[in-house]
Amino acid sequence: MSLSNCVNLNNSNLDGMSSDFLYHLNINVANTKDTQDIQKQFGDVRVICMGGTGRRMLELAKYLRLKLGISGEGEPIDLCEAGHRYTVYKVGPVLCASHGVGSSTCSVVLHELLKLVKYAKCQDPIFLRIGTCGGLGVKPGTVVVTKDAYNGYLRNEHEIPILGERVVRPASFHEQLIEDIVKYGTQADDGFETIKANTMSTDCFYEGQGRTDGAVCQYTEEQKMKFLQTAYEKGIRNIEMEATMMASLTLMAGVRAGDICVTLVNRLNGDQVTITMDEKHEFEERPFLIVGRFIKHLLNN
Ligand SMILES: O=P(O)(O)O[C@@H]1C[C@H](O)[C@@H](CO)O1
Ligand SMILES: O=c1cc[nH]c(=O)[nH]1
Repeated sequence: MSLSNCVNLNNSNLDGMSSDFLYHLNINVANTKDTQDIQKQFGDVRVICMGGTGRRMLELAKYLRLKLGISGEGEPIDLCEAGHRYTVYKVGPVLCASHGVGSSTCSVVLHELLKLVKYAKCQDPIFLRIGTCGGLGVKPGTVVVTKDAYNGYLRNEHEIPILGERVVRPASFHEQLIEDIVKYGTQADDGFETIKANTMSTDCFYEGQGRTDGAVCQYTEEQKMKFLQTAYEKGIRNIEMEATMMASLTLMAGVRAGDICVTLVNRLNGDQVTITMDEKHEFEERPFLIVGRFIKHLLNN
């Protein structure tokens, strides 16, 4: 296998480790110098899809199996069930992995998936988040493909404390990849809009996203609206909880990534997510259509 497009992680310590237990995935890389077993199981992976819930990832795995014409009987198997943290399905060259709510749970599985594709010697793997979000001035049900990710300070960067220091990293997604993905939404007649826009990503669903309906709130409705308006003026059209971390970590790891989310609520009209579970289910599948077309094209070329 050519090593030219393998993942080279930005951590020389990994080279000094003879084994690596990907603890939350419950995958043991027993010999990091000879990863034949891992390569056999995961070496063909081209795309890693991630989303908050295990159920959505199961639905996505089933959808992609049909869409990509991949054979398989019964329900896809959760490869990481024994880890009791995340669900991971494999359909042909695609992994579908859950990540929980927010950057902290998402970063844990992302670190381990990045190491997995490195050990498996996957060729130029692409990481895609397929999620839900709040919308900003767009109709609920709109799909937003993220360009630049902004944090809760409305800065286009990811901020993280490391060794007691404030570390700030860039947080943008791969421009050409985003163009490629968004066109599978804009060029189709799906009955909903797909747009490319900036995303605000926060560590808190309530106060962090300027909601007034959390357990505590120390600002007025006017202050909230002013904040949301400022976000809107920065080209932000959706709000979720993983984009800055995902953009910055994948940039550091040198892999291409994208974030494709459907809006559940227009935050300029209110805070509560009031759509029914059936509507939510239908909305959640909208990014599947776009990502499915993108992956099909990728695999056929
Ligand atoms: O992918 P999902 O729908 O889980 O992502 C959004 C952002 C947060 O993780 C969560 C908040 O409800 O939903
Ligand atoms: O408003 C919303 C809806 C979904 N996810 C979020 O993070 N915010």
